[in-house]
Amino acid sequence: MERGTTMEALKGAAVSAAIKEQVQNRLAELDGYIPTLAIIRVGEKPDDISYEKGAMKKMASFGLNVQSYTFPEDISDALFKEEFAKINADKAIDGILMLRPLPKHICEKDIEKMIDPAKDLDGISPENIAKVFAGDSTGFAPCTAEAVIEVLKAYNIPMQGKRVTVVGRSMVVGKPLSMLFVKENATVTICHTRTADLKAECSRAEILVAAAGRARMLDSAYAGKDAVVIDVGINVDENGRLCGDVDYESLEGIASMATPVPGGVGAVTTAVLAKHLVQAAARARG
Ligand SMILES: Nc1nc(=O)c2c([nH]1)NC[C@@H]1CN(c3ccc(C(=O)N[C@@H](CCC(=O)O)C(=O)O)cc3)C=[N+]21
Repeated sequence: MERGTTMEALKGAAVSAAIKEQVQNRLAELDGYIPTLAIIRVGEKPDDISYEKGAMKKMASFGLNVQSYTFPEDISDALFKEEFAKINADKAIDGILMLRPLPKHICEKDIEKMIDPAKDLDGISPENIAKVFAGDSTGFAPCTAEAVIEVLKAYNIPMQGKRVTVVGRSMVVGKPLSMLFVKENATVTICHTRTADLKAECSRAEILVAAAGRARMLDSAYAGKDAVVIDVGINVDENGRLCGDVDYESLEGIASMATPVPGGVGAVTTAVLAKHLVQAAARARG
């Protein structure tokens, strides 16, 4: 089989830089007002802390403010809701990122209903979800889902009429992302743990998105010739290293382009969060 070194890496940094420019132009219209992001974390999960750190770095680099709120793992459901309500109502807070999942004793569903849709930057409220599913772009989509679309747009990869396979049906990536693809006029297949022939469904995709949350579950056997492979997964492998849902190296000579992990979609997710923050602030002040 022909083995080239022709696969193009779709790097997130370039996409993030383009979003930064956009954000700064919008920021300039706010007459010096600097929006503030509230990051809400319950407990000390390493996963949450990594994302929080990444988000804080991104906000700093984009010139945006962050206010961190950290609560103990054993905070009661009632007290957390009380604290959440204060942040939600605070006029000095333009947008909210709540790290998830919350500890099991806190009812996340209730928070989804409580959060002000205008501050719900990661698209967890019913109002934003409905808008995303209705194709109404005034709703905030989950940042990771939107980041996938941003990567494809930044690299001028056409979506219209393309066969897209999304592996994963979560409410944070798979489902909303599938709707964003439909809005771009793609033909979407959603795969999950009960899909009968995952290899076949993936192999015929022109754009393959891995969003299942299982380290290196997809390799070249799942990728069609010249496919564009987008890896949303952020896992830690047995050696403690960050790795995606896709075995990137194995795609060489088969896929035409692929996002690496780290350095792919992850870098774009926090840029989208920043974009949403400035949008939220602009709307609240307009
Ligand atoms: N509402 C919510 N949305 C999330 O998206 C969310 C969450 N809660 N809770 C926690 C998980 C986990 N997660 C991570 C993201 C990046 C890194 C990470 O390590 N990022 C590296 C590199 C990333 C890359 O370049 O691909 C960095 O920022 O330097 C880890 C974990 C997000 N999550």
